Amino acid sequence: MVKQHFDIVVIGAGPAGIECAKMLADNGKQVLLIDKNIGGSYCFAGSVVSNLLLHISYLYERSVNKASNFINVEYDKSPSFDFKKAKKYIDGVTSKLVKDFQDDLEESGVQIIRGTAVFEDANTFRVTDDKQSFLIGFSKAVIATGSNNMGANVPSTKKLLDSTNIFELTAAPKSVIVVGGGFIGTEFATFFRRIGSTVTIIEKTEKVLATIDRQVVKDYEDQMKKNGVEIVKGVSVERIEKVGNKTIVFLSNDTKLESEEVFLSIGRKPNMGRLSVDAAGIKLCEKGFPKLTKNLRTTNRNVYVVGDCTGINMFVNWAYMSADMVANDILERSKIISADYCPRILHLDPEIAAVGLSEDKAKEQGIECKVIRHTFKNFEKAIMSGTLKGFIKIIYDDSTKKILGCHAIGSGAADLVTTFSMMIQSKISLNKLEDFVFNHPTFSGVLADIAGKVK
Ligand SMILES: Cc1cc2nc3c(=O)[nH]c(=O)nc-3n(C[C@H](O)[C@H](O)[C@H](O)COP(=O)(O)OP(=O)(O)OC[C@H]3O[C@@H](n4cnc5c(N)ncnc54)[C@H](O)[C@@H]3O)c2cc1C
Ligand SMILES: NC(=O)c1ccc[n+]([C@@H]2O[C@H](COP(=O)([O-])OP(=O)(O)OC[C@H]3O[C@@H](n4cnc5c(N)ncnc54)[C@H](O)[C@@H]3O)[C@@H](O)[C@H]2O)c1
Repeated sequence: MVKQHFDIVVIGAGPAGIECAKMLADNGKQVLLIDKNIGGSYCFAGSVVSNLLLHISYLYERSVNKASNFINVEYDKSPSFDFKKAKKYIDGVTSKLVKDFQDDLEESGVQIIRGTAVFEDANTFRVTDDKQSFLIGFSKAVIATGSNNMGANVPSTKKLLDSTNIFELTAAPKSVIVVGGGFIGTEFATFFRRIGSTVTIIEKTEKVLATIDRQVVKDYEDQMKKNGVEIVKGVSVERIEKVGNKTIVFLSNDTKLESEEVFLSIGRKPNMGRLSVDAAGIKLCEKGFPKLTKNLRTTNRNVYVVGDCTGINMFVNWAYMSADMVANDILERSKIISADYCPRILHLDPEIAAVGLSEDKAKEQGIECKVIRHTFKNFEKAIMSGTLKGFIKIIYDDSTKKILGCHAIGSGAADLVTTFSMMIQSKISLNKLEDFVFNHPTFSGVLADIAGKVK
């Protein structure tokens, strides 16, 4: 028997589920949110953990290398990275974020059940909490169950590291092999290098960071090489074995490598498998992604999907954008936002950011595009900050001057890309750049120089 019925039931309390639940409750709907914890993998194993590790490893490296010429530092013992202290610091930040989420949900009047849900039928969930299992009915449901890593694709007799178990480490490993040169792989390679590990990235394709412009990636690879990180491309990891104290990584070219630890980051897939979606008439495609309409409705018209588990994009900005789209659709206020507008940022050495198409992708799509590549070399803010390396590349339609993409590497890359992201979304063409005034001295001041290059 159904215990209670709600207008809307949202499954999963990461940023996508929380945003959607809040918006709907703020607009008068009776909303139930179900998850074991508030905050999602976002808080406990995703963006928050990864960006905080990058931040503190940056501070660690700078202090160990006595990075400033203006500070005298003397150590009586050689410094080491302390995982326990790092975890304590990160837990502090996470608790604050979770508390803010909880307060916001309470203020909006969203009801919460701490548990997990699976579909019982097309309008009902079976919910299991600490004590019992019961049925909850819904008029509309939103799946916001996030994603998990594809670890099972690489057989291993050794427990591999990933973003969920990183704090089981007690000290920086001497050597780490990072399997997969995507977003997570390059970020954790940066983290391990900064805390003193010898790092090798193994990437099965011929290019790391598949969606980032080729020239930006080349610059990144050159920099990583200088930093002592080896990147092996065009070979995949087939299996991993623990032999005594060693870990052996077997590669597709019949060679093997050895390291103390292995970090696995070979992609993520939507958390749909354990929801019994069949019972609700929700169809998945071959890769396990839900079949969706452009307003993110599933094959069950009363059930929507938001965030990572759409399989369309796996970024925090997409979690919020997709939640906004779905909440508006449920409120009968159509709002379709293109996922192509999501800017991306990677806090690597150096920083990388991008929005829209790369030059290769634009050409693949048969677009007659032009490219402006502008280096930071003679740029005042870069000279003042001592960060002369880096460039920005703008890809635009030759006939309309419509901006197709912007990819940048170096300090300030994210802020520069944000400007172009706003121009793309507002459909402002590149030749309008000369009408804007920029602050001085800032990294975005470089845009004034770029304006002069538009032909
Ligand atoms: C290591 C790492 C670093 C990242 N760094 C960045 C970054 O720098 N920038 C960026 O934009 N993105 C980053 N991401 C991606 C970002 O974290 C995700 O895009 C974001 O968390 C997705 O939010 P979500 O709400 O869709 O899912 P999640 O945050 O994963 O939340 C999903 C929730 O659903 C719950 N759930 C699952 N199944 C059920 C069920 N049956 N019943 C009830 N609840 C359920 C889970 O417990 C979880 O709490 C990173 C991801 C990883 C793994
Ligand atoms: N800064 C950010 O915005 C950020 C940071 C981290 C994660 N994320 C999100 O999380 C998603 C998942 O990240 P990810 O790095 O796991 O996936 P990814 O798709 O970005 O990269 C996975 C890489 O692993 C490679 N690979 C797959 N199997 C392999 C094998 N057997 N051997 C060697 N290489 C192999 C793939 O070719 C690919 O390059 C990203 O796509 C992104 O959306 C975003």
